[in-house]
Amino acid sequence: MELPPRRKLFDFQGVSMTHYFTDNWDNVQNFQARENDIMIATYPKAGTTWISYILDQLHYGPVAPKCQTSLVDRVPFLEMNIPQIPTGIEMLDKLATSARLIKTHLPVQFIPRSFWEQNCRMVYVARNAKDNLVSYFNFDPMNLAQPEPGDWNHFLQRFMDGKMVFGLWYDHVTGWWEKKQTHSKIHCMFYEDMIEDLGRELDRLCSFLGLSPSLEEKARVIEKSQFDNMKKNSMTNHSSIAFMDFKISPFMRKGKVGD
Ligand SMILES: Nc1ncnc2c1ncn2[C@@H]1O[C@H](COP(=O)(O)OS(=O)(=O)O)[C@@H](OP(=O)(O)O)[C@H]1O
Repeated sequence: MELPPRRKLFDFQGVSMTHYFTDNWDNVQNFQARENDIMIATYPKAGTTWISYILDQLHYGPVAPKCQTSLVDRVPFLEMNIPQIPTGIEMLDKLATSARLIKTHLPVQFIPRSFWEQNCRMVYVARNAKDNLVSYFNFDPMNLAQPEPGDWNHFLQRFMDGKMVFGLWYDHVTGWWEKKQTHSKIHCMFYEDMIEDLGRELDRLCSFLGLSPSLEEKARVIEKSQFDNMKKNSMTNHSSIAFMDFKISPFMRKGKVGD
């Protein structure tokens, strides 16, 4: 797949963005969420794919035929608008299910109004800034839809200045955290907690979602969501994404704390 030259960052309502995530803005803002939709919100590289797969399994169960399709199709990326592939909105419109899992990296102030009006559940995952930065630094060279990454020193400075797609890590995390204080339908999770004890975090998540899976079901979700298993699984390792160059780096890179 041939993409145009890498996009440049620009200031979009006070947040650094690229046009791949803003060109469909009116459709994104007018998106009609449904009451049972679940939003998965993260700063990029905080554990989106991991929590998406966990929710996907809890949501659709082990035998759903949909599980033969890629996770990126089952959990559409709301604001995505990359040439030659369907937009996130188009993918969402095609989903047969009535309760959708919806991925976003939008800062909280950009979330379309209908999600609040419908009182949708939202799961926000945050990751320690240093690991988030390292993961982002390794991701941008292999993701041809991202801006030119530059060297480490340049990237680090950009990260600290918030000159990253989806803006400053600190603003993103604190924005969602503050919203959670007054909004009971937001569940905040931390990547490090998931690494420490995924069973405990799964219990908390299920309690938020009002789900009570059996012990066997929980064990199955935990097993399938292990880093090595997701890396091997072509439905979860993003190997089908045409604008990612796996010769540069795998999407499922290390999955560690303190890298
Ligand atoms: N199961 C599991 N366990 C532990 N870690 C995992 C898992 N799945 C994904 N990852 C790691 O999450 C990082 C990718 O983050 P995202 O999925 O948020 O990326 S993206 O924003 O959707 O592009 C990326 O982190 P790094 O390895 O540090 O780069 C992935 O390896």
